[in-house]
Amino acid sequence: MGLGRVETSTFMSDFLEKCGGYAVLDGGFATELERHGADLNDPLWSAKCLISSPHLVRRVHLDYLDAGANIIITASYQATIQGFEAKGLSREEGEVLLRRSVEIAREAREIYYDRCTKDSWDFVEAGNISRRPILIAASVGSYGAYLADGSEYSGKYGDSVTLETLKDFHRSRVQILASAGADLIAFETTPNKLEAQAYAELLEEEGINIPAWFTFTSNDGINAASGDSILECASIADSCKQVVAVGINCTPPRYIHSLISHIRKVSSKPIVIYPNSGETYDAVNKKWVKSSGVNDEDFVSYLDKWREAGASLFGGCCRTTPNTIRAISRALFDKSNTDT
Ligand SMILES: C[S+](C)CC[C@H](N)C(=O)O
Ligand SMILES: N[C@@H](CCS)C(=O)O
Ligand SMILES: [Zn+2]
Repeated sequence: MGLGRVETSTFMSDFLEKCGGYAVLDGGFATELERHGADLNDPLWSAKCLISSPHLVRRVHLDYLDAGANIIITASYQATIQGFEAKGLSREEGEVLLRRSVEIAREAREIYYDRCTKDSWDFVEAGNISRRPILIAASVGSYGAYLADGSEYSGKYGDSVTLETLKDFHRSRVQILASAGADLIAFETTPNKLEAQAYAELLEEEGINIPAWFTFTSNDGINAASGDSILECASIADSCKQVVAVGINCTPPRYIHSLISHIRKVSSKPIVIYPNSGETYDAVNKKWVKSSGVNDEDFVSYLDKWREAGASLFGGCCRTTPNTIRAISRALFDKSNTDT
């Protein structure tokens, strides 16, 4: 935002304090786009809507703000210059779309704040208007997301993909998103430690002046999706001074408690978790297979255990909805009231 380097050491603790100790993230972004009628059977997946239906992108952000989110994540998960070029767009057009993903989220935040000011009420505290703190996190999906074959859940990129490949792949998108007005970068659905190392080095080499979080996927509650130890993955995040939170996303709720406990062993940074519903992704048909998913009530029933294990930022990933986020928000809000 041209305001110079953000003070990362206190960024997240200050934000969490303003939120009342815990923060609520949004839920499945693509899931909610589909609920509004978007067809995401495309190599760009949800990023397709940046081209075809930006109004829906804004609408989904607003749905999650209405549900109580303190952090909304941009539609750039599968938006890459390389992916846009494969669709026939120019590099410049790709850059515009990446920036637009942040602008749309910022517009949604402004609309939400304007509405709240007009309706005022839950924002009036002791005679002062206090606005719910809201951050915009710019999504950077993993290389596996760009491959569009579900390999963000396997992390097996093959021997030809090196640290340098990954750094080169992510470099321009990270630079563009960091200068587009986001508050932080969400490096999400990361399946292996090589990619975490690439992110850490990029943040440093490019002098990225906004903070970041790294979240990993897992298929077993002990390791990242690739089989790399979650301890090693979280240690890489912990060593990077621009990382203000580390955690897990798009992973079944049943694995989350164990993963939080492992992460806590190697990092004292805030832990962020936004699990999926527990269903399985069919990457060939680009559809979720309804099998072992949990409903919103079950999802929220895990919250206490996740808080006890040490997490402080909570949301949902694929197949969770504004109802999930509303339930999380209520559960945290009621809890923090009874705790004090
Ligand atoms: C987080 S997954 C469900 C995203 C979609 C995947 N990268 C694909 O293109 O099939
Ligand atoms: N922010 C992305 C993550 C997909 S795993 C989404 O919610 O669609
Ligand atoms: Zn997901």
